[in-house]
Amino acid sequence: MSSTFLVKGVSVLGAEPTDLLIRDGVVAEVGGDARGAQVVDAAGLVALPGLVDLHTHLREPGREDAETVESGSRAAALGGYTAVCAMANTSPVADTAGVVEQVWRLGREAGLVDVQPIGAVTVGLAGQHLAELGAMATSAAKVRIFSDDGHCVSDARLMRRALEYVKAFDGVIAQHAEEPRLTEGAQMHEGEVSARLGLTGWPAVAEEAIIARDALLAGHVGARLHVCHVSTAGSVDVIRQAKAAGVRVTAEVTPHHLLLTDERATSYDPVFKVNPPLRTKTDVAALRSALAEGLIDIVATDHAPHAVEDKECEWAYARPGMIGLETALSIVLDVLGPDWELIAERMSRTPARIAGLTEHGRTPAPGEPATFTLFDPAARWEVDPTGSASRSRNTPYAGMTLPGRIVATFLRGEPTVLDGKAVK
Ligand SMILES: NC(=O)N[C@@H](CC(=O)O)C(=O)O
Ligand SMILES: [Zn+2]
Ligand SMILES: [Zn+2]
Repeated sequence: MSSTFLVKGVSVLGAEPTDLLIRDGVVAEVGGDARGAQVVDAAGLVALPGLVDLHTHLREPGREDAETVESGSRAAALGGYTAVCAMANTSPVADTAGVVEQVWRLGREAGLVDVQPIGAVTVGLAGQHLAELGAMATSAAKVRIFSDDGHCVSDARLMRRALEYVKAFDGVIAQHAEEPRLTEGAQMHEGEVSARLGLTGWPAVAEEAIIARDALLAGHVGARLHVCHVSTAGSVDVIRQAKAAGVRVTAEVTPHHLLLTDERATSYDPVFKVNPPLRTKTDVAALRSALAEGLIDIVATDHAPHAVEDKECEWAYARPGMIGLETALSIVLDVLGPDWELIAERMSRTPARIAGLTEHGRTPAPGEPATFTLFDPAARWEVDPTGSASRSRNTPYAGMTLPGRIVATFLRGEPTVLDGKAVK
């Protein structure tokens, strides 16, 4: 049934060019029988383990006009991803076994990436009562990551109980760190630019205070904490201290926080409105070096599709968020340079480990699952929002020329992308 592929002349993570024979879902022994194989010319291409996104908004159920599990999966595969973790802020919220199983099943039906649902921490993301974490963990979706993303679990007692609960099955709480009392009415980063524009600011300390509190709680409980979309230099300092103290904390940064600053708000173009907001040059520099060093463990997209009417309006009324699955690897290449080991670590192996996705994050070699992506580092492309596989158009990179392009993606031996195009 399954097809055979011969990937010719590929450089696995920058090593000397070699051939990869793909059969029965795995990479076959070198020199194996390649008769009847479909040849993929991979001269000049780099093979990376399939990327894993720990933070994706797929919008189904509820906002299928903005994205579906299928359209988001297609955007992910085109971006080199083989697995995505779907955030719980859908409608209805993914706070029961029923909803997480629905999302998981839709992911299987689309068959383009592995869709691993994230469960909500609190019922309806309302921050009042713990959701049925155990039922979601033991469901067919086997949820291990829980998050109220979009909202902060701001009640310290609830956060403590959530950490205690997931510790029993080595789960993790992924926190959207935002002290709500410090961000009431916030429109952008609080600083020089917000003062100039007269927009209400979202101060860095609103993020840093929650990360510090949660690190102390996680250390006290002995449970795992993951910090979503870290955006400030001060957060990096807090995470450094927590890690030095032995707290089980991991952290992510988005491509947009690695590249863009709050100066973009001067355009008043709501495509640059996002949570947490774009910060300053100093923050961007601190995030880049923390990522290189490993203090920030991974890159996650926070792909946040929004319908036109929610984005193309006045800044104050626009929803926060940007799409990012198809551009993430190009932005990271631009920011980190062509260090393939580092990119594999931050975009595939470590996110796979945090999410417990053992079939992912493995370098293509004989005996390993054929779950990888082929990337052309020499290509350049112009971002065209209308060319996106996402149902939404809110990319902050429209018109920019980016380095590097995904040529093919394989999931367990089957191509999801070939010649830069989704196969279904
Ligand atoms: N990042 C955003 O600005 N928006 C996200 C929610 C979130 O990640 O906090 C969304 O769901 O649209
Ligand atoms: Zn968030
Ligand atoms: Zn998010």
